[in-house]
Order: sequence, then C-alpha cells, then structure tokens
Amino acid sequence: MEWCRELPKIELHAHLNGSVRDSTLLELAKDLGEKGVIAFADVVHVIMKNGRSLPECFKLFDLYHLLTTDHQTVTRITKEVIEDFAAENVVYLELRTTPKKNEAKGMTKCSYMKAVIDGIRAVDTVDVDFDTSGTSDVNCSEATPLNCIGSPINRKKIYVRLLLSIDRRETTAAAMETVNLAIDLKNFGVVGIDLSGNPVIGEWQTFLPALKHAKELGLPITLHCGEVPNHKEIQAMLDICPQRIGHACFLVEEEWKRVKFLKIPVEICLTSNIRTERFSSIYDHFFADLYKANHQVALCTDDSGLFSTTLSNEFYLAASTFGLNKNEMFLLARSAIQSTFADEEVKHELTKIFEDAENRLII
Ligand SMILES: CNc1ncnc2c1ncn2[C@@H]1O[C@H](COP(=O)(O)O)[C@@H](O)[C@H]1O
Ligand SMILES: [Zn+2]
Repeated sequence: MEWCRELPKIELHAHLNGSVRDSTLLELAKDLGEKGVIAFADVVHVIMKNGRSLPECFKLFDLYHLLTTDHQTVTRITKEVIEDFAAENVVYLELRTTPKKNEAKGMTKCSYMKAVIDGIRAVDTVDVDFDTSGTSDVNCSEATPLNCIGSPINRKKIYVRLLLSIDRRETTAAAMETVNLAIDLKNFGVVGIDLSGNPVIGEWQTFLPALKHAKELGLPITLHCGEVPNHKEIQAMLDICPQRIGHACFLVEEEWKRVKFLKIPVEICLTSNIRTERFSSIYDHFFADLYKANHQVALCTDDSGLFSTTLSNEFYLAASTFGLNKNEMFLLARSAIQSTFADEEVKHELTKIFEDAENRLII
C-alpha cells in the first residue's frame, strides 16, 4: 500500500462534493445543527457510513449540498480536497463539480466557480499548477488567471484542472449555461464538460444540445455512461463520440466493441462500483477485460469522501485483485496521461515526472 501511495498518480474522475473529508462534513453539520437548520443527531450516522446503494448516494448528495453550498465553504472544501489528493501523490487532478445557482445564498453558477477557483488559489501546503494561458477576466468576479505559485525545491506539486458537470436534473437552458461558463473559464483551468447525476433521472435529449454545443466549441466531454442498463442512452452517448466515459458498468458486448473501436478511454471507479453494487463481486468487473485488451483505462476514485477511498487504495485494490506487479501498476498510472484533457505541454511535464519516479520506484 505504501508503494501505491508513493506512485505518482493521475486522477481523472473525482467529484468535488463527493471528495469532502468526513471531519469537515461533521464540523459543517454541527454548525448548521447549532443554527437550527438541520438536526445534527439525524445526520451524524448518515455521514459516518459504510456501504450505500446508488439511490442512497444521491440522497446524501442533497445533504452534502445543504452543508457545503455557500461561497466560503465551497472555497474551503476545494482547498482541502486538492491538499488531500496531493497528499496521496496525485500529480494531476481533473476535479469536476456542478456549478450551482442558489438564490437564497446569492450564488450564481459563475460565482460558485469563482469560489472553487479561490479554493485552488488558497492551497498553500503544496504547489499548484493552474492554467495561466490567458488574460481575460471572469465576468462575474474580480478573479484574475492564476499563476503558478512559486515552487521551492522538495515541495509537492499538483496540476489541477477543472471539469464542469451538468447534473441530470438540469434543464437544457441550465446545461447550456454550464457549457458557456466552461468556455468563459477556459483560461481559469476549465478543460472540459462532464454529465453526471442520478442515472435514472433526466432524458438524453435534454442534455444533447448543450453537449453538442460543447463539441462544436472544441470542449472535451466525459459522460457517466451505463451506470444503469439504459441501452438506448448508452448507444446515443457513444454516437456523439465523447473523449472519455466513466463507469460503463452495464455495457454489453456490442457496446464494448464500439468503445474499443472508437478507442474511448474509460474512467474506472472500482470501490464506487462495488459499494453501489454495480457488480456483485469485484472479480466480475470489466477492468481485467479492458486491461488485457490494452484498452486505455484510468483508475479513479469518483467520490473519495463518500466511499472512504483514496486513489492509492484504488491502485492497491486493482493490483491485489487482478494480480498486477509494480511495473504494470507504474505503466497503468503513467498511461492515464494520454487521457487527460490537458494540453501537450502539461502532458510532457507529467511524462517527465513519471520518468523521474521510475528509477526510484521500480528496481
Ligand atoms: C456514485 N456515482 C455517481 N454517479 C453519478 N453522478 C455522481 C456520482 N457521484 C457523484 N455524482 C455527481 O456529483 C455531484 C457531487 O459533486 P458536485 O456537487 O458536482 O461537486 C452529485 O450531486 C452528482 O451529481
Ligand atoms: Zn462519477
């Protein structure tokens, strides 16, 4: 396990609100309990959880959002989540989050994202590389593009990029707003769009215009695909050739053939899939099939807070279940570079990080 922690890793599928520390959630719940907004005693055992079904997860997210959705807290959790990933030697984090409008809190999708960006700037225990490619300003804020924070030798460094999520509960107009915001924030580390949320809610036709718009504007897309056996939707998702898909638990042979033919990288979240009972046993998971077929995969956490996991743990789990040796784990971790939505320069930098680590880790 210690070796898995030392291994440099690339995280491509992590939801901000699903990655919050339990201790922070408890602190926030206590605070809201004291203010009479929630009944603390009722939520404590919900936060301190173990196994949970997929429908339960989405009920929990509503609770999480109640606890976390004000600007200051969004900034705080973003900072902590980045620090937690960096502590696991994640060297590149593509963090995804759903921009939220909340009139009662004076929050717009744009001001929510500004709070996220403020959280990235607030990280001070590790060096953060955030996109600095432009000079334009965020319309709703006084934010300016971030600069790489100076990097004294021996400090950990993490590249952070953002994906904006469309929640399946949203309307076409709200989804479109998210895509337009992603374009506006291209110089603030936003590199793509995600579609997520409860897979039994919402119609594909609702999100399609926004996803097409993103495609036309050259914004990469990753989709939560096949979290439930909705084959009509899986087909429609593959029809738009997303740059990546996540989960893919219920794909059938014909659909896998298409994924392989189209060479669509798959984000694999083992613990999440097992906890939400997408597979009855980890040995039934499709990881081994894709791995053997040399198909591009990336191990990911999904919701490290909700499922009490880390990316190091996901590597350990994959290795111990499917019999990967150190060299194979190293190559698996490194190969995720190709699937990032980062620019070529960053991919080059990441390659160097892995080259430097290789001699140290594999003897
Ligand atoms: C368990 N598998 C999953 N399947 C689908 N969507 C998921 C998910 N886990 C998380 N989310 C999505 O991410 C949101 C929380 O983070 P943000 O508020 O965006 O930062 C959830 O509300 C849900 O829409
Ligand atoms: Zn997810």
